[in-house]
Amino acid sequence: MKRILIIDDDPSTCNLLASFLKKHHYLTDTSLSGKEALNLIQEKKFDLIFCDYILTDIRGKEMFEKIKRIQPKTSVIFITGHASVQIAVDLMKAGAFYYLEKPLFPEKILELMQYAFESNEAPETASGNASQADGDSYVKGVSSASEMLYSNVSLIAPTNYSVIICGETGTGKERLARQIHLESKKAHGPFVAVDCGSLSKELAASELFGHEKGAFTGAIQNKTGAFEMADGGTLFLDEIGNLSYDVQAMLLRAIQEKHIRKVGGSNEKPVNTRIIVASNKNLYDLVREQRFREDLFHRLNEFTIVIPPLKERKDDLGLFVESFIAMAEKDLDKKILRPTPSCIEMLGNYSWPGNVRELKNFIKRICLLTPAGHAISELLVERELNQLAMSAQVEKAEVPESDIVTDHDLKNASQKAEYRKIMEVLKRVQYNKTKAAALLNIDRKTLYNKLNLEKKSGQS
Ligand SMILES: Nc1ncnc2c1ncn2[C@@H]1O[C@H](COP(=O)(O)OP(=O)(O)OP(=O)(O)O)[C@@H](O)[C@H]1O
Repeated sequence: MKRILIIDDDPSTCNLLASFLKKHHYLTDTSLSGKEALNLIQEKKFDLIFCDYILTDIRGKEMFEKIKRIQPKTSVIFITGHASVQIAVDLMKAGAFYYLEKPLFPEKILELMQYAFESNEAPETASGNASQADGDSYVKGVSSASEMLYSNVSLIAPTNYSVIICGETGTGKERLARQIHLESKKAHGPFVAVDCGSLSKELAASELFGHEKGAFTGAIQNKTGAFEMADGGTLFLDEIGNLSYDVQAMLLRAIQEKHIRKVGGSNEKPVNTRIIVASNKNLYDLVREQRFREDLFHRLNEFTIVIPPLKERKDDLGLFVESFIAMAEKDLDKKILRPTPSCIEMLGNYSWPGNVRELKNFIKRICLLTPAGHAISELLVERELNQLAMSAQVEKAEVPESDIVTDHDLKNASQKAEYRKIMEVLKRVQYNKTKAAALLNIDRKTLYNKLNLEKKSGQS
């Protein structure tokens, strides 16, 4: 089991983070001071360290240098308040794995941790079989679609070309962007990923280009934007189609002129940042619908890579399964015997609408349910696949448009609106009902009741 150290002089941050990580099967130690933490680091080996940048006794930069002297291979993720972003960027350049601004988001923490572990394990193979998975557990695949895709990646990675990556959700667009970065000449520089889908219209420009103190209400400190953070490395813009036309124009200018100007600032700053963007919609369709600037599209489209959905890469399933089992074995600290060929065949018969992400979560769940030293059982795989298929069916049972328009019974209308919201969230979290209930701020039982209610009224 992986051991994590949390250093923060705020006991509530320590406690919250520790209990969250424990729930995800990590061993945790906490420390309220830099000095105490350094003693712990002398005593125990940690797989990852979360460290508040502003500790009362030791400043972040000094703390980082000390940690690295004792445990050079351990990844350090700094936790910062808004004010220290610039310093945190310098820390990243010095080798810190990442920085997180408070408030902390659970999904982001888990995702970062996973990347940190993956990069630490880079010299090992995911499965112990070098021919099966690539060194850092990036699965290249053996299907003809994957071979073609990867030959393009090998061509494009060493260049400075901008790349558009298209593919359905969960096909691995961000993972591929990171791989391109790792194989590029900028691999020593930072890889900064921005989810444009979650940026508000008002703050998108400031997130990308930074802002000067006082530039707008709420701009109480200078802020470094993602473009600048990625200087010398790669900026990955996920769901680029969500940027407003105005911000698209600013982006085009920054890419063309290789200079950025902060919101509210007058100085230009040179940046040397490679751009990779992703979209799960066809960007050219968005251009035709006048939702995406044609000039920006052509500027970005120095090369386009389309990742096929998993159902079109069934020959890769075995490799993905092997890689994800190996990953789960490490996370859960147990050995699991490999699934039979008929298990793999069963997996191949499912359509995986959530693509590689759905498969990965599925294998993690199966591994958790399989006792140490046992083989993955066909019955278990069958049962869990049935559950996935059932969830997919529930999703398909959408509320007919006619119902929405003509239903003037307020109770019915609100029931249907709730149902649509629940389905939308369920889809977003890969039909994990616990997660969906948490996001919707209701308990699991209420979620089931609401689903059943709508099912019953659909039957009556
Ligand atoms: N080739 C691969 N090798 C190993 N893991 C992969 C690969 N492709 C995807 N994954 C894993 O699948 C999950 C989803 O990948 P990723 O987030 O890159 O997908 P995405 O296409 O960017 O999704 P979205 O469109 O929802 O943003 C991640 O956990 C990632 O590590």
